[in-house]
This record gives sequence, structure tokens and C-alpha cells, in this order.
Amino acid sequence: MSDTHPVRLNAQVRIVGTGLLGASIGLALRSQGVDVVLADSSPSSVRLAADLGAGRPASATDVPQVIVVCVPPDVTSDVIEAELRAYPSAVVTDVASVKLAPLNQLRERGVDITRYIGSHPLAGRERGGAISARGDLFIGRPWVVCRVEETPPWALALVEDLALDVGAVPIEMTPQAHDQAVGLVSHVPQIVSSLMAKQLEGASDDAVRLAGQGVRDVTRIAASSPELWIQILGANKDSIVGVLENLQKDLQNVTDALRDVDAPGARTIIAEEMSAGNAGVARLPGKHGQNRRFAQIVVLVDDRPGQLAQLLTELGELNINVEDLRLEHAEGAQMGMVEFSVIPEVRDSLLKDLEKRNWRVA
Ligand SMILES: NC(=O)C1=CN([C@@H]2O[C@H](COP(=O)(O)OP(=O)(O)OC[C@H]3O[C@@H](n4cnc5c(N)ncnc54)[C@H](O)[C@@H]3O)[C@@H](O)[C@H]2O)C=CC1
Ligand SMILES: O=C(O)C(=O)Cc1ccc(O)cc1
Repeated sequence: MSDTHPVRLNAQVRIVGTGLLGASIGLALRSQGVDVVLADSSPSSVRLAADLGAGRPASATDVPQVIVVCVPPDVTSDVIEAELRAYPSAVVTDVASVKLAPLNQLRERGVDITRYIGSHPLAGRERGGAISARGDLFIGRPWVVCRVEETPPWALALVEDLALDVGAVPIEMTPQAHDQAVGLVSHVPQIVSSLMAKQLEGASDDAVRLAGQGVRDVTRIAASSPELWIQILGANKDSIVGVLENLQKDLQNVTDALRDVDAPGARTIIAEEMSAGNAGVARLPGKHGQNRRFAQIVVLVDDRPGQLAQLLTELGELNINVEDLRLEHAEGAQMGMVEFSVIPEVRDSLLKDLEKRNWRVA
């Protein structure tokens, strides 16, 4: 990667908080040859992150130019303040999932924030800790950078370089716009996912055995840590409550309509709610940020070595660009299901070609 994209940060980076985010940033920077030093209130967390290759333990002789604070939201502003004081020539950023609360806390304490720029990579995993870290976590993901009026351009450039060096796409936003946006696209979806998963808690084994991809998609992030999320949700309540109230109204509409589904207009209400959902999901950017939906094709493959490679080779021979791909195993069957996306224009001819080549298309 560094052959085509030379590293931008030619400086030492200090990471404070070596859990999922901190260790992932360390791994990504180390893979680019950046000098990374690691600190955490838990010494074993530093040792684990260093063992995994995310950097070396911090020492008294370090001279970091950029400091990335990757600690839980509740303690983020305290750590930023301490780092600004301890390293008077470094630029400090943080990756907390909320941006207004830490900034306001620093301002209230009268901290000079010229060298502080909040940021937030929109990339994560359900499980925390360095053990879950991945160096490729940020590739192609948005990384919001929140400049404020105090921010000098050179400091902004350093934080954007950090984002670019780990493969992310920097996006400038105000802290207010950021918190409003993530309330809708990250924080409320987390609540919806958790609450749907909660409904499964008392379900029978027979019911959960039937679970398919739909319920798995909706509940994937329900495995996230309650300790982290209580902090995020509490710090962004003003953006979240309005979306939850809208959702509540829509749920009530559908519940009332279903309760008396033969009443005049009831089916229309349900259809309108569902088609508003179609319109909403179409707003999500697809691959490369395009707003284009792809056609999905599912091919059944025998569960033996080489089958997936054979399918991909043949798609290459047919000059098909695979936009996305997912492999699932059918429960109890010696068979895999390969679901992939292609541009809609090639779908019909591809289905015919695959059948001609004896692939089983679902
Ligand atoms: N988990 C996710 O998917 C994402 C999390 N974030 C944000 O990243 C930050 C870190 O989250 P994770 O890496 O998931 O958490 P984590 O729990 O994996 O790691 C946090 C680390 O911070 C350390 N720590 C706690 N208090 C500290 C202090 N006062 N001084 C030094 N170290 C301290 C802990 O020992 C731990 O190693 C949070 O602010 C979160 O909002 C941002 C994007 C995604
Ligand atoms: O897994 C996902 O889809 C996420 O949304 C993870 C995530 C969690 C918290 C953040 O602040 C950013 C991203």
C-alpha cells in the first residue's frame, strides 16, 4: 500500500487507550511504518496491543507530534486535557463517538483548544479490547473531523493525514452536525437492534433455529458493550430522543393498523410505512459512496474446497465485476450459499450464463 500511497504523517504518534480503536489505529499506522507509542491506564492492555504489533509502550523520551485519545467517552475530555498539558507542542485528537460533549467540557474548564481537534472514525466492531483490533478497520470508512474556529489549518491537516494514513476518508463537519447525524445513523440503530434482540431472549429453541439473515442483519450490533453505549447514548440524548419519538409514532401506527387490519385504511397505513422504508433504505450510499442499488444473486455451492474460487474465476471469465459478496452455510446441509451483488444491467444475462454453466442459482 505504501508504494502507491506514501505515508503522510512523518512523525511520532501517541495513542492513549489501547483497546479496539486505539490498537486498530496503531496496527494501521505501523503497517505504514509510522512510529507509534502506546499508553493506557491498564498496563496489560498496552502490553497486549504492543504484542499484537500496534506500537511500542510509551516512554519518557517520546516526542509525539500527534496524540490520538481512544478512551471511553466519559473520560475523553479529562484525558485530552492531560495530554494537551503533558505535550505542549503536539496536536491532540480523539475518536469518541460523540463530539459536542467533550468539546463543551473542555471549553467550560477554560482549556485552550487551539491544538485539539475532535474526530470520529465511523468504523467499529461489536467487541472492544485490543484483541478485537484490526489494521484494516478504517479502509474506505468516513472519518469525521470537527474543526472549530480556534483550529489552525496546519493542525487540521495533521488529523486529516492521520485519517488518510489509516485508509479512511476525512469528512469535515461541525460537532453539532456530527452528533445529529450519528444520532440518526448509528445511535438509534443501536437501540433498535438491541431492543429487537431483547425480544429473542425468551424465545423457544424451535423459533430461534429458524433465524435467517434478516434477523441476523437487524440484531448484529446488539452484541455491543452496554458500558460503552450507556456513555454514548447519554452524551447524545438531544439528537436521539427526537428520532426515537418519530420511530415510536410509526410503531404505534403499524401496531394500531395491524390490531384491526380489516378497518378501512389500515392496510394502506401499513403499505405506506413499508414503502417509506424502501425510500429510506435507498438513501444509504452503496459501494464507493454511490447511491445506486445492486442486484443480488444467490448461487448454491457444494461445501468442498475450491468451489468459491471456481465460481469467482467463472464470473471473471464472464467479465462480471462483483460489487459485494457474502458466504453463508445452510444449516444441516453440505452446501454453501454465495450471495453477491452485480450492477442490475447484467443480472438477467448472468443468470442465464450461470445456469448454462451448471451453477445452481437460488
Ligand atoms: N467500539 C467501536 O466500535 C467504536 C468506538 N469509538 C470510540 O472509541 C473510543 C474507545 O472505544 P473502544 O476502543 O471500543 O473501547 P475499548 O474498551 O476497547 O478501549 C478503551 C481503552 O481505554 C482505556 N482507558 C479507559 N480509561 C482510560 C484513561 N482514563 N486513561 C487511559 N486509558 C484509559 C481502557 O483501559 C481500554 O483499554 C470510545 O470513545 C468510543 O466511543 C469510535 C468508533 C467505533
Ligand atoms: O458496526 C457498526 O456498524 C457500527 O456502527 C460500529 C460503530 C460503533 C460506534 C461508533 O462510534 C462507530 C461505529
